Amino acid sequence: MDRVDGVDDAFIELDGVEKVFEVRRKTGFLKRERRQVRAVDSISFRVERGEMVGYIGPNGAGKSTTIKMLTGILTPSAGRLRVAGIDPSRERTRLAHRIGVVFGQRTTLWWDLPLVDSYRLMHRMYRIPDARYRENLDRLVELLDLADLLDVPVRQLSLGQRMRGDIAAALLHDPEVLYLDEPTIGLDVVSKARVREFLRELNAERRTTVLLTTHDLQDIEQLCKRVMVIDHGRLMYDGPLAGLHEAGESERTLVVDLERELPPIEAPAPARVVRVEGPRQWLAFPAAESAAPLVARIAAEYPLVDLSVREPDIEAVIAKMYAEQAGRAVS
Ligand SMILES: Nc1ncnc2c1ncn2[C@@H]1O[C@H](COP(=O)(O)OP(=O)(O)OP(=O)(O)O)[C@@H](O)[C@H]1O
Repeated sequence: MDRVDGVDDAFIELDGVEKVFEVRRKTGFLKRERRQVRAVDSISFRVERGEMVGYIGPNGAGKSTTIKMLTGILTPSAGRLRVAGIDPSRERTRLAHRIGVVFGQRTTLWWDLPLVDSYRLMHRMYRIPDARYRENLDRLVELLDLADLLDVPVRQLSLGQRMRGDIAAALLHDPEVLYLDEPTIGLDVVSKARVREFLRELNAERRTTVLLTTHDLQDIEQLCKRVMVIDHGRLMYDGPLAGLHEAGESERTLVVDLERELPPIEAPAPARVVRVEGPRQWLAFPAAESAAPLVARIAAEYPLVDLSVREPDIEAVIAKMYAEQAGRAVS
């Protein structure tokens, strides 16, 4: 049953969604082999209105294919998919008025025209009422700091400026959901911070639902409470960012400064010394366990000067998850 808009808060719903591509490969002179690529393999999830969710995975995992199905560009081979109660591939045009899409690697702006002309064209294309268009444009120009760029042809904009221009273009028609595919790719630190800050404000003020695909895990750490990890077309993890550490069975590090150089500290397993540099030693221990007993023991048995605990970095956790998944796939 389709949900009535506004009654249920599930904004994006996927139920056993699959996408299989038929590919033909040349295997010899006049010989072709047909092969099926299962780009998305029975994926189910729900995203509530106003959520900001990270959708991550290695190259070729199926992220873009999912986004293309959510916009209606591709039709699922099986399963059920709804965005705002609409079946995207059946009613792509109707849905287009309710979604915004930004592809970091491509622009939707007209290359040779001044930025503002692209916006004027979108005003017409989306039939945005004049007052709403002006109000939205003013707000986006202010928030994304575009005032000095409006008359500049898009081809002359820097990557960061162009990205801000693209984000404004995707939001002029007030979409309820925004799909972002690598929005910070190639941007410098300042531009990244600006884009992230804007997305945070947009989500807080307008309750815009955001699905964010990125290889930059700092985007996820700074913006998303929830993250979904996809690999080989399958959903491997769906939950809070913090939970990824447990799923990846990651480790924290205890950095210990001793009074002098000593042999590696004898720590109770599974804690162990992973590095020694002069009087400083690094011990790895499971992230899910408290550091207190280990700290107490070292303090009692060794001449301790200082210590600190380092959280696992998310890159390491995810790299480990992918590696484990790949290991299972071959075994
Ligand atoms: N039109 C297509 N025809 C055939 N195979 C395709 C097509 N589009 C994607 N694929 C295949 O489907 C799989 C998933 O691709 P997809 O582009 O969704 O991955 P991705 O997670 O977005 O990767 P990336 O991070 O590299 O963009 C890959 O094996 C890819 O080669």
